[in-house]
Amino acid sequence: MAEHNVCVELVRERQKCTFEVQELIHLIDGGITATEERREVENVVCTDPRIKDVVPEEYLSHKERYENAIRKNCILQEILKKYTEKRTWDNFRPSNKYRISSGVVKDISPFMLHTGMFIPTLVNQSDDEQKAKWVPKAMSMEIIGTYAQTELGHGSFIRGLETTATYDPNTEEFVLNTPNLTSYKWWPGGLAHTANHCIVVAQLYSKGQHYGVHPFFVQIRDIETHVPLPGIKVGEIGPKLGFQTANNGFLGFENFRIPRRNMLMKNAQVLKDGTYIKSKNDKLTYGTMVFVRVIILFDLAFELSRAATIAVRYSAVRHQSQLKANEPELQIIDYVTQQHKLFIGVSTSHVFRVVGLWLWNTYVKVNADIGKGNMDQLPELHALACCLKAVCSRDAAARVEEFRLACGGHGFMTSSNLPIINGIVSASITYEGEFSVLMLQTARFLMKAWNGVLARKTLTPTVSYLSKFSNSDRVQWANTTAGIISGFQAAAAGKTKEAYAAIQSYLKPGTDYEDAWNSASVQLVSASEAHCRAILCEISWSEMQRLSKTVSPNLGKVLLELAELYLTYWSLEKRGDLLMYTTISTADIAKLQARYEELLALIRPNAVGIVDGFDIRDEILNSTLGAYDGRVYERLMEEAKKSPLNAEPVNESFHKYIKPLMLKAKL
Ligand SMILES: CCCCC/C=C/C(=O)SCCNC(=O)CCNC(=O)[C@H](O)C(C)(C)COP(=O)(O)OP(=O)(O)OC[C@H]1O[C@@H](n2cnc3c(N)ncnc32)[C@H](O)[C@@H]1OP(=O)(O)O
Ligand SMILES: Cc1cc2nc3c(=O)[nH]c(=O)nc-3n(C[C@H](O)[C@H](O)[C@H](O)COP(=O)(O)OP(=O)(O)OC[C@H]3O[C@@H](n4cnc5c(N)ncnc54)[C@H](O)[C@@H]3O)c2cc1C
Repeated sequence: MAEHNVCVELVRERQKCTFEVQELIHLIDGGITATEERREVENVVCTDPRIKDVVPEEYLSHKERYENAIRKNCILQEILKKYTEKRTWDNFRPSNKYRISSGVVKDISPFMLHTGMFIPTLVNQSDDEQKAKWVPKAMSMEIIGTYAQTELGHGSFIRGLETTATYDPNTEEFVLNTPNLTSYKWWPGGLAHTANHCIVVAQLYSKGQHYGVHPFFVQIRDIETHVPLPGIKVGEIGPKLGFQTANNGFLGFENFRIPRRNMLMKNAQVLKDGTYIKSKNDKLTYGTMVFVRVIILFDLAFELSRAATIAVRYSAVRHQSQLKANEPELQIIDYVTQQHKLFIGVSTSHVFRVVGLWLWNTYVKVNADIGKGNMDQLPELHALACCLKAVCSRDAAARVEEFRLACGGHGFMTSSNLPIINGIVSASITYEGEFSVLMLQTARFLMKAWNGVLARKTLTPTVSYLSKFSNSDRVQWANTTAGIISGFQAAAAGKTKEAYAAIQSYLKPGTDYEDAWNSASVQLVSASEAHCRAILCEISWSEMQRLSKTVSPNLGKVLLELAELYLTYWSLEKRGDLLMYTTISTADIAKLQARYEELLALIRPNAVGIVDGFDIRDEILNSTLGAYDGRVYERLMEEAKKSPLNAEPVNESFHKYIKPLMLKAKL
């Protein structure tokens, strides 16, 4: 990027940096070629004049904003398609597709569910013949789809969904119905006016028997006219806290018929005569959710890196208050409280990325085994994906909010982009499995694992540490990274044991296990969180250590500082747990605090270099506060001038309302 016009603060910060920013960029991308390919596509998309907004999207009406998002995302799809045809896009990761769409519209793409869930469900849940028929059409966008599972009355409890798919052997069709108001599909992205197809998750009935929820491939609009097909009621659900351009919709069916072969039949099948062939495992129907929960970690890492880039650059540019009399006002990044707000978010982005890659590799391996008929590791994968998705989305939302607060008043401006990123990240705590619901899924796994501990069984890899801490003794504390990881494992084991004991204590004669579970559920969620934190600490530390050995010593040192900051920050946050479950002393905590402050000081000179290492173009940052050149004040003023209210010096409401009010006051 050109250095001219860059504000003096950022020039100085970049001169201070002790490592090669390009090396960090390549590490994050996964190699030089991957960086080059990503940059090439980003350059084509972001410099396309059709992508640039004359009026910022937040000033558009709800309808115009959607139409603009569709127009620009169609251009994006055209460009991406051209690149796909030109070469094999193995290096252009799905996370890059999410990233680039942020350079097209500030909010969410109406096609997000097409790429994020419709195609993955077709790929993973159709049989070979169905795949050959549907996947190429979906990939080329000849058909556009979404994933319609949630209903007005049910989201978390999938078994409670009410939409029915009843098999009619006479015509070899399923008849779809929405029996009640609460059975309307509600929320699917792109469903309202974008998609012409969707995956519908519905209760299957055949030969008078109920077989539970199954996925169906359903066309909802005419391909030529886009008019909803007879028997389909579809529309938009209205404005939300965020996701304004996601085009979330509702959908109802009235005796709507689809061919038998439109049931996705990789796992379960309905034969022509209505005979039902059971899946090897019922939970394979939930496979797309596991996939998306895994992928979400990459999206969260990216959103955190965007917010971090904005807040760190702004903090280097912004001066406020004097630390010492007669000295210039300080760059706010030099206040240690500011570093405390910023650097944990920067480090968390790296932690999510490396843990995300580890989780992805686990997913690929388990999925390959499932393909060979071995389901043994599915429960562990499900438990991992649930707690990591839940904890990481909560943490990401907290960090983005902290970044916004770190930018003071200007962080509250939509033009900073922090409020929009905030809305996007907050949504992820709810969608794809609400926080507590997913945490309790992991708790089920932990309770089974604790049963295993008591029965002296060999546990699966990610919970095997529980056996080490099964007695009541507090674990010996050591002020080292290994000691911290062991401390988190001890806390997780202690909480798992207590939650298990709490269930037992609630299990008085006449009490059902489910009621005892509900009574103990606050402790169960706490155990899940501790387990997840132990995983985040252990995996991120080992991965960052491994990566640090693959790069130059200067960059390696920075990676380790970031990873250690994460461990130290959370040790201090969770000092209460560590005091309960380890022999940590107040003197040890004081040492941790001192090390934490030392790490803030070590990271400080490289802070701008580290966020430059995320390599996020200005068009993708979309922020008055975070641009590469740091021209914050010029940009704030330029953007303010775009307000439609500034188009005329006197607004007509003055003559209509204010003036009469003033005149009346005079009388
Ligand atoms: C690209 C990004 C797009 C983002 C846009 C957003 C899209 C969406 O939000 S789509 C809709 C997503 N919806 C959800 O995520 C709903 C959340 N609810 C569930 O996943 C489930 O209903 C449940 C897991 C909360 C409960 O399912 P249920 O069938 O009631 O299961 P039980 O609690 O009775 O548990 C039975 C048994 O099954 C195991 N299990 C549950 N889910 C899975 C799974 N996905 N994979 C593997 N195994 C699973 C569960 O652990 C239980 O095991 P046992 O303890 O051994 O009995
Ligand atoms: C922005 C956005 C996009 C979405 N996109 C899609 C989409 O494309 N397709 C789609 O199908 N869906 C989509 N959804 C729906 C989403 O998956 C659901 O909102 C989510 O699964 C939660 O379900 P719910 O809204 O019914 O909440 P509820 O299940 O009603 O939960 C409400 C509260 O009850 C608590 N609760 C519920 N069950 C339990 C339990 N068993 N134990 C303890 N507490 C419980 C929860 O913790 C929560 O606090 C989207 C949602 C949002 C916000």
